[in-house]
Amino acid sequence: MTSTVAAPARPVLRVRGLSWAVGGAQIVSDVGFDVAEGEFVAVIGPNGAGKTSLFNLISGLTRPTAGTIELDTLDITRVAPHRRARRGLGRTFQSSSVFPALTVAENVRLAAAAHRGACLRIWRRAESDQAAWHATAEALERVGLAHRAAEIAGSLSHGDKRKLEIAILLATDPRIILLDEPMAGVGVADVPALTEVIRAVHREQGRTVLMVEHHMDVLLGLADRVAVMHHGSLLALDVPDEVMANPVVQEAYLGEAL
Ligand SMILES: Nc1ncnc2c1ncn2[C@@H]1O[C@H](COP(=O)(O)OP(=O)(O)OP(=O)(O)O)[C@@H](O)[C@H]1O
Repeated sequence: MTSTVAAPARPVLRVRGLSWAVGGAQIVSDVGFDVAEGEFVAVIGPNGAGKTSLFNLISGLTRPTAGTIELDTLDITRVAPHRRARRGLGRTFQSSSVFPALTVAENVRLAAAAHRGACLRIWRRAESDQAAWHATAEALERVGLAHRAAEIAGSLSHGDKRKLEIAILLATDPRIILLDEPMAGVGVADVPALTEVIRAVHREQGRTVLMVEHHMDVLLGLADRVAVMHHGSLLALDVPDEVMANPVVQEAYLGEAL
């Protein structure tokens, strides 16, 4: 792995020797990096490079076959996904996780109430949970969907569904956000607005962001550093200009536009 920038002195996220093999195939190999509080790291790489698998390992959906993950110096390698979320690690998925039959506000309010500990009779609890109402209103305002709160989520455009997914995440007040291809399926016209939402979540709210994204123009305007995955390994982690100029990275992308 090549890098010209020093690793953060006090990382909020520390990954060491992270590996994942399934059915004899090595999907993620010996990945290690640190992320500083408030940093924005974009994760790129050709199709099948292991980007989503890396996010699955960090969020706890899959257990690594080797390596460790630390959150605020606490080893969370074997901690369940919902406990990681309680500790401030939130994520979105490549495919939509919105309940289409519920309203926009109901989708966010359920996430907010669930995060605050409602598990039995979650719906009734959500109705009465003032904190959840407040978090919902704030999250919808933040992503620019407040005016559509009463609409059925299934009727939203792809771009607005992506904003809703971010609002659902914000309602749980995560400090570290993993965004898995937030622009996937979003029309060209919706990309600038969604980019601004992500920028504000990072810059104005000071949240740490890791984002898998194929749109280079989007991520280059957002990222402090860019991590390049290739065949399950971390090929490079550096400031955008260095990554773009890196011959090893260009070689990995041979045949694909960087
Ligand atoms: N559960 C699994 N079982 C077997 N192989 C898997 C599993 N999950 C992922 N893979 C394989 O691991 C490799 C990496 O997949 P992953 O989805 O992490 O890549 P990616 O970089 O996110 O790709 P893309 O950019 O296309 O989303 C692929 O070859 C994929 O087929």
